Amino acid sequence: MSDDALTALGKRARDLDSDHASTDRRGAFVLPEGVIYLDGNSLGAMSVAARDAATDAVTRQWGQQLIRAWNDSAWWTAPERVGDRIGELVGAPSGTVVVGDSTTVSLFKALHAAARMRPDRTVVLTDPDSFPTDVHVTRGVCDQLGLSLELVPPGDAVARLEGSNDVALASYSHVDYRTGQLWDLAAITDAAHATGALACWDLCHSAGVVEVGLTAGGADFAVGCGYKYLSGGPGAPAFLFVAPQHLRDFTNPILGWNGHATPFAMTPDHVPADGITRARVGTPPVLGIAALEGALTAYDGLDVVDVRRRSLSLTGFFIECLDALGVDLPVVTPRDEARGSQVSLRHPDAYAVVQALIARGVIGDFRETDIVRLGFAPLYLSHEDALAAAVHLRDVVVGREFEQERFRQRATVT
Ligand SMILES: Cc1ncc(COP(=O)(O)O)c(C=O)c1O
Ligand SMILES: Nc1c(O)cccc1C(=O)C[C@H](N)C(=O)O
Repeated sequence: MSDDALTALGKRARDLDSDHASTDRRGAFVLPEGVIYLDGNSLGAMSVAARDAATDAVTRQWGQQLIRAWNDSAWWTAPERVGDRIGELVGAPSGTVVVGDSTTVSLFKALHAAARMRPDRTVVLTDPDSFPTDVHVTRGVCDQLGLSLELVPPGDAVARLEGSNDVALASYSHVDYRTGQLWDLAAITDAAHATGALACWDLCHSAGVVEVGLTAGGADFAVGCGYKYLSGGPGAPAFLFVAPQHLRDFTNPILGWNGHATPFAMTPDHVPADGITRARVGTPPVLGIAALEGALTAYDGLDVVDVRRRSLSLTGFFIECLDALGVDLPVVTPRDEARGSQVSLRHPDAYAVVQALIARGVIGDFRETDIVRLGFAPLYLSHEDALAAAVHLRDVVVGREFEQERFRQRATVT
């Protein structure tokens, strides 16, 4: 590429950054110098507010208020309060979202409760290429309840559902963790409902970056991570959504005292609490919830519609840069708007390519078997970052820098 063409791309990047200035929250985050962080879809970056909220929860609330903090700092009601804030980001009404357990446990609760709402049905559908925990949990629930697990890709789900009468539940990821493909939540949910089935959605890769529209799409249940785009920190609690019409019949498969109507009555019988509180189990991870609550303030004053526009612009511009720079790795992520906030590329030496990028300060990740996965967390990445990352990727590929990394032993966590 000529110097002039690169200069033109640089100008376009600055123009796009100025068009999207209203959604720039870079100043709210702490990122190391010299790093372009393209892994916010695995572990979101730390914000000043998350750090301060965690510090306050430890030093003042725990340190000084001690046990009084359950009331004085509203620890007890934090799962529902923070759930409501996430609900605003994913289009769910107040009182339908709770935070607390991991995504895996939340998914178990949702699927188990949902399957039991369709006792006359025998089949649960999920995507064979889902993030593995989703397949494992779905299989486990089917085994426990005597149901059949059918592995049907999301692209075939509507056809499988049409005219059927055996499906209890369709459980899918909104955005594919590997390819970044965005699936049509409303279309699959509608197809499930048309046959009397329910629909559960994993929003790990869409919450905070896509207009999820749980109510608008008619979703029955949903779960999602707190530590990816929402930037709640490592191991941040997940969230669980139960649509209002299902709250009354929602039977938590883990009957704990936090989901009890009167937990401090200390009675041995289990009376489920009203509303989403019945989806709680045990003592919530207060410090993690505090960090997550702080992190969510990055969305204050923002509309997810605008965040989504910025995300599409960033990923679209990155692909445009790859094309212009002649980086000819196949782009696995849809080029149209049916994508989340990542760009995944194929390379036979994908692991080595990612290591070579990391050596240059561009942090992405590798996914089996041959995927270079680059996440664009819109709140703290710019179009200038996207261009710089594309130039680094070109240099790694054209300069065959990955060859030096080829024999590197794989890290435990990739
Ligand atoms: C789609 C999806 N579901 C679930 C998880 C993880 O669940 P957990 O938070 O329980 O580790 C991930 C990532 O780890 C994911 O990408
Ligand atoms: N949860 C993770 C972890 O504890 C360690 C490393 C990575 C993760 C992830 O979240 C991976 C992520 N779900 C993915 O999409 O690949």
